[in-house]
Amino acid sequence: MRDTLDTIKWLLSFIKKIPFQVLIAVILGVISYCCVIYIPYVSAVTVMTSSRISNFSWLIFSLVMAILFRGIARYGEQYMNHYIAFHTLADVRHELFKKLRTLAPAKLLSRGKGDYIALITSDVEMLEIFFAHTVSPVLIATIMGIGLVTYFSQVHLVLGLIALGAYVLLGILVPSIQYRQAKKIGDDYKTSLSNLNQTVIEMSEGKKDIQQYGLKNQMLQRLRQRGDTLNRVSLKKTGQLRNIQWYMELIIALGTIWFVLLGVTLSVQPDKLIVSSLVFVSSFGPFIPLSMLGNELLSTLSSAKRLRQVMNEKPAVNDVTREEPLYKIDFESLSANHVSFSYQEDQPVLQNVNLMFPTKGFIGIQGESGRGKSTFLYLLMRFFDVSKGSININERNIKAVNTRDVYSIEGYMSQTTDLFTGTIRDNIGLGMPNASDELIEQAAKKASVHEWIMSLPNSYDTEIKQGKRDISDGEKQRIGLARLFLHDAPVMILDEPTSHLDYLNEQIILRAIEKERYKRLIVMVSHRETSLSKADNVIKL
Ligand SMILES: Nc1ncnc2c1ncn2[C@@H]1O[C@H](COP(=O)(O)OP(=O)(O)OP(=O)(O)O)[C@@H](O)[C@H]1O
Repeated sequence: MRDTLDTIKWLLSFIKKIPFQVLIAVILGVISYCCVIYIPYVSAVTVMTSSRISNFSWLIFSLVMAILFRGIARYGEQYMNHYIAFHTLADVRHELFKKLRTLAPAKLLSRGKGDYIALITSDVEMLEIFFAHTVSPVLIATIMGIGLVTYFSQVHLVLGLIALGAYVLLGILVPSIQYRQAKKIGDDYKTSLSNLNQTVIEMSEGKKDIQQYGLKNQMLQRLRQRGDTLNRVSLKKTGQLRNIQWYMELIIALGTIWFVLLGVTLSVQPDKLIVSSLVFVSSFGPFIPLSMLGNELLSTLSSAKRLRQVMNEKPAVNDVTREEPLYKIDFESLSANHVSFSYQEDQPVLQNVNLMFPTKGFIGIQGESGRGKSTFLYLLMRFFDVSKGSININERNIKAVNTRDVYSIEGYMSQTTDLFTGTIRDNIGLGMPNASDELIEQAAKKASVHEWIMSLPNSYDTEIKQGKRDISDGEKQRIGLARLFLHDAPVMILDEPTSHLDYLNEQIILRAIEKERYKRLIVMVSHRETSLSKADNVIKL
C-alpha cells in the first residue's frame, strides 16, 4: 500500500509541473458534463412549466447551444488531457534516459534486452492512462459529485444520499474491488509480455544456432507457450472488464429505481421528482470512466512501480565532476593497489591484486575463464568501484579523478563493437562528432580499415543499418579500433578484441595495436597465445 501511494506521489510530481493545463482540462470537463445534464433538465422544466410556443423555440435554441458547448468542451478536455499526457510522458522518458545513463554500463549488464524494451516502450506508454485518463477525470468526478449531491439533497436529503451512494459505488468501490481482484493479473501480464519479447529477441539473435542444432521446434514450442501464457492472462483481463461493465449497469439501474421509488414514498413533489430523476439518470457520465479505471490503473501502477524502481536504483559508481582536472598529456601512471572486488558479497572475484603499469608499452593479461580479467578492466575504467584497495591514475585514487578525465585518459574496447545507425564516418567519429574527414581517415588507416571502406560504393558515407548483418565481425572490430584511435587516449584498454576473429583479421588488428606500443600504454586481455606473444609483458591473473 505504502509503495502504491509513493508511486502515485511520484506520478503526480510530473503533473504538478503543469497545473494550469490540468485546471483547464478540469474546467472544460465540468462544463461538458454540465451541458449533458442541462439538456434533460431544461427540457423537462420547460415542458412542465410552459405551454407557450415561444418558450419551445427558446428551448430548441438552448439545446443546440448546450450540444455545441458540450462538443467544444469535450474536445477541449480531451485535447488538454492528451497534451498533459504527452508532455508528462516526454518528461518521464527524459528522466528515464538520464537515469539509464547514470546506471550504464555496470547496472545494465544484468538486465535482459526484453526488459529494456518493455521498460522504455510499454511501461512508459502505460503511464498515459494515469496522466490522460485518471488525474483530471477524478477531479471532474469529485466536483460534479459534490454539485449533484448538493442539488439532490435540496430536493430531498434521502435522494442526495442515494446519489452519493451510487457515485461512491461507481467511482470508488467498483474500481477498488476491481483493482484488488486484478492485482496479480497486472504483474502476470507484464511478466508474460516481457518474457515473450525476450524469447523473440533470443530467437532472432540466435537464429544460426537454432538452425544448426535443430532447435526450431523446441524454440517454436517455447514461443507458443509464452504466447499462450500471455493469451491466458489477457483473457482473464478481458473477463474482468466484462464483469465491471455488469456491476456498473446494475448500480445505475438499481440506483435509478431506488431514487424514483424513494422519491414517491417520501412524497417528493411530482414535478421536482421527474426533473431530478431525469438529472440523476443523466448524471453518471463523470463516474463511469472511473469505474472502468481499476483494471487499467493496475497495469499502469505496476509499470510505474517498475519505472520508479529503476529511477531509485543507485548507480554502481557516481560520476566525479568537481575534482581538479587531469589532462591526458599529463598521464604518468596507472596502478592497482591491493585491489579486491566482488559482485555479490562473499563471492570474491578478485583478491589483493597489485599491478604497476608502465606509461608506454604493450601489457597482456591472461588467466583462466572466470578469473575476473574483464572485471579487472571494468575496474580500471571505473565502470565499478573496487571493494577494497584502489586503482590509481597519476597516483591519485580513480574515485577522485573526474569521470571525463578517466575516459579521456583511458579508451576501452571489448570483444564486439556495436555499430549505430548512421554512416561509417559517424560511427568512427562517435566520440568526436566534429572530427575532420582527415582525422577520421587517419584513424581508419591506422586501424587498417580505410581500404575496405574505400571499396564500398559510398565509402565513408555508407549507411549502416541496425540489425543488418552485412558487415563482418573483423570489419566491425576494425571500425571499433578506428574509433579508439580517433579518441587518441594515452591508455588503451582492450578486452579480447580479436576473440571472434579469424587468424588473418586477428593479425591485422594486432599489427595496428602493436605499432602503438611506443606511443601509449596498451592493456589487453586475451586467451590467445598468438595475440599475447606480441606483448612486452604478460601478467597472469
Ligand atoms: N555483472 C556481473 N554480476 C555478477 N557476476 C558477474 C558479473 N559479471 C561477471 N560476473 C562473474 O564474475 C566472475 C568473473 O567474470 P569475468 O567476466 O571478469 O571473468 P573473465 O576472466 O573475463 O572470464 P572470461 O575469460 O571467460 O571472459 C565470473 O564468475 C562471472 O560469472
